[in-house]
Amino acid sequence: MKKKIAVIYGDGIGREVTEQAIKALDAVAEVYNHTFIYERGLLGAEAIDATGEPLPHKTIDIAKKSDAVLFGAVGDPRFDNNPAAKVRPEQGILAIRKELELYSNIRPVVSYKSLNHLSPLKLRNIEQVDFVIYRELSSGIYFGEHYTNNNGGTAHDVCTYNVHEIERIAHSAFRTAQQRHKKLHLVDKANVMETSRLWRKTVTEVARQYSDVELKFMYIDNAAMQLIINPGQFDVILTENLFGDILSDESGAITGSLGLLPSASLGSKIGFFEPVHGAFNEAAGKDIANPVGSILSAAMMLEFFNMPEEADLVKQAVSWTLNSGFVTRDIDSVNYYYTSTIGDLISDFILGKIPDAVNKSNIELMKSTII
Ligand SMILES: NC(=O)c1ccc[n+]([C@@H]2O[C@H](COP(=O)([O-])OP(=O)(O)OC[C@H]3O[C@@H](n4cnc5c(N)ncnc54)[C@H](O)[C@@H]3O)[C@@H](O)[C@H]2O)c1
Ligand SMILES: CC(C)[C@H](C(=O)O)[C@@H](O)C(=O)O
Ligand SMILES: [Mg+2]
Repeated sequence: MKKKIAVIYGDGIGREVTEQAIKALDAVAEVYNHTFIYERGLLGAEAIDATGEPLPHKTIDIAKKSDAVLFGAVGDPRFDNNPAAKVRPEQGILAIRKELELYSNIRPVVSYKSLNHLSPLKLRNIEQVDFVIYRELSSGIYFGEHYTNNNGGTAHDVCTYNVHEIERIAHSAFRTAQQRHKKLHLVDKANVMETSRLWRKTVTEVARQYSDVELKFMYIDNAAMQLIINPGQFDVILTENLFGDILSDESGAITGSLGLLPSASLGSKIGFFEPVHGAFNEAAGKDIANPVGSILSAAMMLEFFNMPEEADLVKQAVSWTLNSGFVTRDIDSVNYYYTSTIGDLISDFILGKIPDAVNKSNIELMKSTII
């Protein structure tokens, strides 16, 4: 099969983690005789530097002509430390989500048994964590009016949702729940916010079409706590844009590192695949960032291409690598490996060169590459 993939590295560690995902995709292409054609586009601070804009038209064109987009990260301390900047890297990612109508941001969270002892959370709480967050991605407070008045003394960020925006992601989340453990938590702040009450009303209506799925409501503040004390209770979490952003980073702590989490953003046509994490600028260029979130995002892209066997192979390669102790510094601060080494091991596994090729002696050899 032939697929066109727009590749947007963005900023910080975006390039180095995405390069590992491309290694995995290239290995898959070789094994299954697919052709993946990549075309690069600019977004974020790299695009501002090159063109003055966070999302140049050319990038939108490249994305729209592709079957999917593989994205790294945006963000740069030059802008983070300058709240007065009017043009910002993050505007690029928000604009492309809107442009491609990516309303459904799917963020799976799965714990790895072999890494549980390295998680900052107590072991008993993280065994068998396997849930997925459905985060609404193209509306809510992110896309409401943002302005200041009163001579800069008052700031406004307006949160708006309509029934259509809630219904379309609710249907996606319910369909997924039907294929999983048939439990769906709607996370909101309906005790305070009008938009949350609209979410409850609309999702309750949608739920009538999915009578086999158990619908529960949970307030966001409680959900933030429940994720830490009992994450195993969740199957599908459905929530609005801002709450989903926050809960998904929190979920990174459950699995052991934010660097492990992938995401797919879907809408009407083009799929957009990016790790949950950001630009982690302090690590940029050091070959120490965790590439697994990006590689698993590539696996989600393969699922989107209707290549389930290929996606499974990538996931198996990731599991083998993590279970064998090949991890980056965020997971194990004592025995850790370079970003590129993890990418090589994963693509070797896909190519069938592993585990035979990795005998004890060259594991030791690779350990000597520790920084
Ligand atoms: N989707 C995105 O592109 C995205 C997401 C979040 C933040 N950002 C941007 O990134 C910049 C930095 O933001 P931040 O520090 O709040 O968030 P971040 O996700 O970049 O990093 C937060 C922390 O998570 C850990 N981490 C993140 N990714 C990792 C990886 N691959 N491997 C190992 N550890 C990893 C690091 O400890 C890091 O300090 C900001 O400019 C922000 O706006 C972009
Ligand atoms: C960079 C930022 C705009 C973005 C968001 O808030 O959606 C990020 O945190 C994410 O989770 O993808
Ligand atoms: Mg985020």
